[in-house]
Amino acid sequence: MVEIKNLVKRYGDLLALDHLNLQVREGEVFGLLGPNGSGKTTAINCMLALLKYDRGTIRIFGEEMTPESYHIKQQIGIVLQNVAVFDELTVYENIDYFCGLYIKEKQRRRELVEEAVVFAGLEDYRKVRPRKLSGGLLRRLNIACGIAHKPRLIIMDEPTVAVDPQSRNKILEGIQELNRQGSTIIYTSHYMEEVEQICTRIAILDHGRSIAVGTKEELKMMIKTGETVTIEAVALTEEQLHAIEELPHVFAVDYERQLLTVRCTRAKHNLIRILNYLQEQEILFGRVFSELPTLNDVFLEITGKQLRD
Ligand SMILES: Nc1ncnc2c1ncn2[C@@H]1O[C@H](COP(=O)(O)OP(=O)(O)OP(=O)(O)O)[C@@H](O)[C@H]1O
Repeated sequence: MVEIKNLVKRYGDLLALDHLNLQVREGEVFGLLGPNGSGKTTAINCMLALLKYDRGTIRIFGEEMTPESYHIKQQIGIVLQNVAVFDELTVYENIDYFCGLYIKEKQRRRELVEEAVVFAGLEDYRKVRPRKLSGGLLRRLNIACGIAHKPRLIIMDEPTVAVDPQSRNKILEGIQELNRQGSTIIYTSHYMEEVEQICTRIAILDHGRSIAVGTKEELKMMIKTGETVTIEAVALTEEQLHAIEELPHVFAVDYERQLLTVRCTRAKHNLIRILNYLQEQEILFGRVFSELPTLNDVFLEITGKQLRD
């Protein structure tokens, strides 16, 4: 449905997109996950032909996307980072205005606007002007304006930034509902939990390149870490740390401020083996955690950095 090949975008000397390749299929909730500055917004703006790029091709619905591709744009719903609504219009009038850009027939438009009001949970605010809304409600209005016409493709750029947890959940559930109703969705975020929760496939971006693509399960299988064991343990010696490193399936050990972190490959009994060793050595330990890999682990193993520095 969307095909991006070798996309290059420079801002002066800065290479914001470095031969980016992406393919989004019909029916997906496709996540673009990357830290701030990795190029997510630039990629979205190029995709929408809002920004000129230096090299590469972008095809949407099988056709090349250009600033004049109005028939393609008609089928796309856009929710950008900055809220773009009219202060002089009420909540209802705003949604009606944006929906009216695509849907001319009045009865159909009335139904769609009403559905969008309910969808965004704005029933009690129909006649309120945007400046009287809280940040979360304003974001929900921004989304309602972008999706009311039920577009085939919806592109959302970090719609939950600076949003309260209640609105965030409402937004995430709403995106899944839009997908169930038939829209393909491209969703950018730097929150790995959100992307894991709603996206059916994910591309991880760093420095304007896609460094890994797949379902969350596929991405986690790409890395060595199968389990991270963290234990509060007192006064471990260098020899003991070395012995832990030598245990089967252990490939990295870190010990800082009495906190032992052991990275293991996928295997049974990793935790038990480490605890047995601590007991044998009569080492005092407190709380124990065992975690499966996260998308942050994927990012960390591929780039050597945390997703959120
Ligand atoms: N108009 C611009 N002029 C110059 N540099 C820019 C411009 N817009 C973005 N950049 C730079 O391009 C790089 C990619 O930015 P972009 O906004 O696309 O990243 P992002 O992943 O969307 O980050 P964020 O989550 O902070 O929006 C960053 O280094 C950014 O500073």
